Amino acid sequence: MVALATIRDSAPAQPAGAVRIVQNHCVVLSERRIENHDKASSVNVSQGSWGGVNCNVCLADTSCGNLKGDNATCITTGIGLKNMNAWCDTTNIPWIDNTHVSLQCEWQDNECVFQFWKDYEEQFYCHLTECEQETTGEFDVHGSCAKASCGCMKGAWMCGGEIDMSELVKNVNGPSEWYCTAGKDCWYNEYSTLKDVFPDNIGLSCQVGECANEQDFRDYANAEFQKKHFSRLIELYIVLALIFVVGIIWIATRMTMRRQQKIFGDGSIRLDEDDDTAYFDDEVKLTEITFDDVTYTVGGKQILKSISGYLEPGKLLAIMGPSGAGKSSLLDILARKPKRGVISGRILINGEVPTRKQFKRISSYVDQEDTLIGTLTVRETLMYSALLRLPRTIPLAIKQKRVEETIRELGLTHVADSYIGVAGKRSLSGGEKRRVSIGKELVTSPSILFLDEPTSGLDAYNASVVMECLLRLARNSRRTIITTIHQPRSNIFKMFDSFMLLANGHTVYFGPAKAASQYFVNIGYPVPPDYNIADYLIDVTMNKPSPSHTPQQQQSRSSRRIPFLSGRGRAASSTSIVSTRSLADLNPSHDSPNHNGNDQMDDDNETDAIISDTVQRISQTHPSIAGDMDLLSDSNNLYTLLEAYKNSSLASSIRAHIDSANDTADATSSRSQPYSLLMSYYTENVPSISLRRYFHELSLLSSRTFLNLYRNPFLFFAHISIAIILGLLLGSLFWQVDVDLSGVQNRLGVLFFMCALLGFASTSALDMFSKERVLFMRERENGYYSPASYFTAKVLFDIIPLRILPPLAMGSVSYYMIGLNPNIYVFMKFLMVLVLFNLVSAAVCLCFATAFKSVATANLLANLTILFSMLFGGFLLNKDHIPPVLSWLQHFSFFNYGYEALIVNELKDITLVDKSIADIQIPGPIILSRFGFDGQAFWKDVMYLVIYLAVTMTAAFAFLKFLVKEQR
Ligand SMILES: Nc1ncnc2c1ncn2[C@@H]1O[C@H](COP(=O)(O)OP(=O)(O)OP(=O)(O)O)[C@@H](O)[C@H]1O
Repeated sequence: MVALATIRDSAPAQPAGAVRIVQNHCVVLSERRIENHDKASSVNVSQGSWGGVNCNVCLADTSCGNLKGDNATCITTGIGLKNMNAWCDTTNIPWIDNTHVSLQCEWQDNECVFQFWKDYEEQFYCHLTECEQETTGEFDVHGSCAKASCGCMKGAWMCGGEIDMSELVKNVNGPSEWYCTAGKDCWYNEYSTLKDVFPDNIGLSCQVGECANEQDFRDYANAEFQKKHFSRLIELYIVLALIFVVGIIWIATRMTMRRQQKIFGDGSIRLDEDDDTAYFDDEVKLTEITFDDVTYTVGGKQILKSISGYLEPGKLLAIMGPSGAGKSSLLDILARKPKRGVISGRILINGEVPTRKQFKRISSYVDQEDTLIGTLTVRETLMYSALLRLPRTIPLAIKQKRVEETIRELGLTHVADSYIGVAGKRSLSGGEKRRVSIGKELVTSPSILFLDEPTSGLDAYNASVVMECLLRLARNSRRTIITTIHQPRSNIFKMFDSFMLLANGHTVYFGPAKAASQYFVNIGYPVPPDYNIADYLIDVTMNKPSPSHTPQQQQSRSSRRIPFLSGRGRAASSTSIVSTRSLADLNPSHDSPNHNGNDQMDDDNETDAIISDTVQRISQTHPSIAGDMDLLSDSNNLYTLLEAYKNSSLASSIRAHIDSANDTADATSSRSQPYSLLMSYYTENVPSISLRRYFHELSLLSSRTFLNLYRNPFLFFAHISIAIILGLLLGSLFWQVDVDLSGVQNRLGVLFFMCALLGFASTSALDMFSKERVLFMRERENGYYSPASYFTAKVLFDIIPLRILPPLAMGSVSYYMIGLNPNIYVFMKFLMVLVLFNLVSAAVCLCFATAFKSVATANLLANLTILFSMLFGGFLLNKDHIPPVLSWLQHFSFFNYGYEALIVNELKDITLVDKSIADIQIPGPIILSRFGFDGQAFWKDVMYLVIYLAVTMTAAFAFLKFLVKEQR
């Protein structure tokens, strides 16, 4: 209160002479009580007198002579040069008699003192700080102070005398403002607590005066010049900043283009044979994979049951089986993909157990569906894969060479520079796309390649081409290739080295593909002539005898069913009636073909009863094999096939091979041993989180996203052109709004519409991310980049072009057409809030897009959030009307901040003039307060928008990092 004391004590700061003259009329000033006020007010101003309870309001030029020299002027308009003194009668407080307000400002310190008087006795005072004033019309002045600290005069009428406002006064902390027209018609209000007592502002009829001489005018003019000069400087800075930003964008674009040119070139890459020996000498090491007793259970259901096998380097293994057999599950597990269920078993690479990270470095996985970026060419797609996944230490030329080799290996040379093709604009065939997907993985030279149904959705020709490619890769590069396949044609089947047939999660066959046909002949399932072996085997496992499956074949199979009841089957037989009758014989199809009519039905019933009884007994006595028992009721073909395989010499030899690998692994205690890396250049110790790597990924992802945007500019132009068209439409509809009541309505309406428009347009972020979701999950899982670099690139290239430029375009086009506040700073602030608001709504949508997999759910929630935000914006519902118990909800509304900032920016300095009923002038701050807005809240709202943006962006990133993961 030191400052307050100073300004209060210096309030009647008149020189002795002046005070002396004044004292003729303000005789009891020192007692703060003017008992003879009528006398004071009837002063003859021509004598040079002073007014106001503090005797500091000059009433005429002559009053100032002694104070400021002969040519002194008494300024009575309220526009203070150095200070301002006002003494006012209140005009709208009928419930308290004879009240006055005094206001004294020192503009050099930006401080004021407000005093409230009753019967010329001071009731309470406020020390106002951070004050400023501005002229808003020829003789209108608007003053405001950001902060206030007040005190009640103890014992005064309002401070314990008749009523007690001490507590309320104590809590006053600003902001406050006043408005004066020609220094007479004024109002004052304070917004923290006094507004509750004086909701309609304190109407004032004032005497305002300030003594000034020529020097004061010169000082003022100088200060104004400085201010203007300063604002010109700011304008210059803004223009320079804009030029700088445009320049940076231009340079970045040129650099990106050059870089693209350098990276992708024109395809004429120097293929010097010796260039890469240092890097690729031992790139593909011979890799054998062994898997033993792999079991997979999910949701209480056993999907895979003790699957074992192995594959040698340079070989191609096909996993086949009917739909739901467990092919993809087995492939995922072998490829170490994250699975939801419980996995057990052992998977060895060259007799050792690699860590997941090590395994990822030597293996690659090609998904069933292609997730490619349609706007990139084949070469670019492979190049980005190489650049993102190969170590940075490998020179660019080597990476280019690797890409060219991959293109050649996969037979894609003729389409190397063709675009992958977007929906509705096809470019590559399905087979070529599939080979590009394989190529994306091959550029890293993996030793083991996993492919999930690489031929699905392809015609016979394309399927053959893809499989031939795989065979070449296995043979020429000695890669180990494991693929699932549905029902290959016989020419494709012949390409397989090894073949695994699964049914119901069991191994029906695993061994050399060439030996498969003979094996099935041996166990009584000869492939009928003219029948595709793959089709036949699937049918057999599904228990659908082929049309050519003759009774003779059945007979022959029955007679050869020698190894059938061995192992677990034998165990079952010893405890059940199954031993007295072959399980195979329970199948009606194995009975005499002469069976017919009722006999057949009786047999069926009897069979069902026996099977059911058998299953029940075996389940009770041998729970371990209970899982297999359902096979009995489905298909005894399958049961037969499983038992036949288990007891076959083939299974024994495979078992022996796997056991020897297990023994080696046990002997070397591989789990605790470091895994020997297969590719020499991967031995570099790459930290998982490195700033250099982050920027490397960011620059590549940014250039990829930029290319995508550049080549598919529809979305960008759609956003920009819609923004411009809507800007023109709004400008025409709201053309040159007035400053009357309807003008206020139009201003409120157009700003609300702009917010609503931008809010809902931001939902396009949902669709954009959902399209990329699968691509992101796969590339993340395959180690292309980290979520942080993807998120930054996404924000840079989604947010800047699509969320900043459209609101700028719409705002710039419509602003002056509508006739909003023409002040350049108000316009700049309008654009700033519009952009910030749009960024926040896009960030909110991004949050939902990353948090929810379902686009429909994300859409629904985002739209509901925008709608509810709108409700609390202040346009649909007056903020003062919100019940206190629910008022906290408005803090979650970004409309609350964005719309309020726009409205305050627009209306704060406008005076509404309405002559329809009477000549009414309502200052903007009153309109704002009537509509429930806080006239001082502009920068506070901007700050909240920035905080909102930071929080939603952080949440979106957290969702992306922790929720958007591949989980099969
Ligand atoms: N995450 C899971 N939750 C529940 N069941 C699952 C899950 N994954 C797989 N399954 C079930 O496991 C069985 C095998 O699925 P899998 O996808 O491995 O079969 P598939 O042989 O590849 O079939 P298709 O050829 O039709 O793709 C199916 O019955 C499937 O419903």
